[in-house]
Amino acid sequence: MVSLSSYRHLASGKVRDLYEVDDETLLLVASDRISAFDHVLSTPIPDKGRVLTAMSVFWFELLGGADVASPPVAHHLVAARDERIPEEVRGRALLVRRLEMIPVECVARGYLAGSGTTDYRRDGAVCGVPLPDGLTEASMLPSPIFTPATKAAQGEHDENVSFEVVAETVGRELAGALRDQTLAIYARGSAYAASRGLILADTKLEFGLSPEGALVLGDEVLTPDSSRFWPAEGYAPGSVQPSFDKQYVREWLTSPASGWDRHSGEAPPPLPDDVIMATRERYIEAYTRLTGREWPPAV
Ligand SMILES: N#Cc1c(N)ncnc1-c1cnn(Cc2cccc(F)c2)c1
Repeated sequence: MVSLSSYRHLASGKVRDLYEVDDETLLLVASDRISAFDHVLSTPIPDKGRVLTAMSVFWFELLGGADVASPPVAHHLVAARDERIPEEVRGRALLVRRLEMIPVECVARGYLAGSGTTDYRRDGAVCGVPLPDGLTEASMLPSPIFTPATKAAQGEHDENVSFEVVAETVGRELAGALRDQTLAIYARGSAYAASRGLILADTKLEFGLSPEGALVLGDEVLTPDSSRFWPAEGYAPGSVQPSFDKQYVREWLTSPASGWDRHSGEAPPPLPDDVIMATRERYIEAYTRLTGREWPPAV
């Protein structure tokens, strides 16, 4: 039986780890760690890694299939069940094709939120894309926009950049392909999410090039960690919308009960069990609502 220590550790993000299986194959492992207010919390959320991995698999399978309006999306998923996946991470690890990753965070936004709102209030635009006057927090945009960013060091915020900067970085043709693919995936994801009563406000995708030079979707896809999902019921522009998955965590951390000041720079305190378990339920609810599948999935 293979163990994780059989594989060379390549990288770690806030909540995920990457290992080398062989020259062509990597293992993408999702932990139960959760981040909030730019901190990785000390208390894990049981099953978060498994739920978000199952969600990525759902989207890879859906996008990898043909849709009436759009061609199949080439992606890096090799297998979610395979004897090369160690028992200790089974269900929260994916075998993926090794790609030459493109150093651009490919973000699509259908609504104004987060750094989009900040940039809009300063510039009347996001990533150089001019927007109409009179928009507010959570406003729906006239049409989805491509708002790329350059990846920041861990702990720093990604920097929003214009399409021109991406074109200078990777070449105009590839920049155009990144934009088109990002917006096409957002369109399919947001239409599907809407049919399940969820608003996909925005999402961050990462792409790489295959050895043959094809553009391939990598990383995780359309998960609550890479996207903002809002419940469609109760949507009202004009204020920060409740995050589908992290609202309980954010509300407790910013309540007097936590005794924590998010502007203090100090690490947040451990979450109480009721917040941990309510958050676990929200991840499961996001999965069952989006996919229409039971949790846990049949083995
Ligand atoms: N996906 C993917 C991928 C691929 N298919 N081929 C080559 N490299 C990557 C790759 C490199 N960095 N990351 C992000 C990342 C960082 C830290 C931890 C993680 F789990 C993930 C992804």
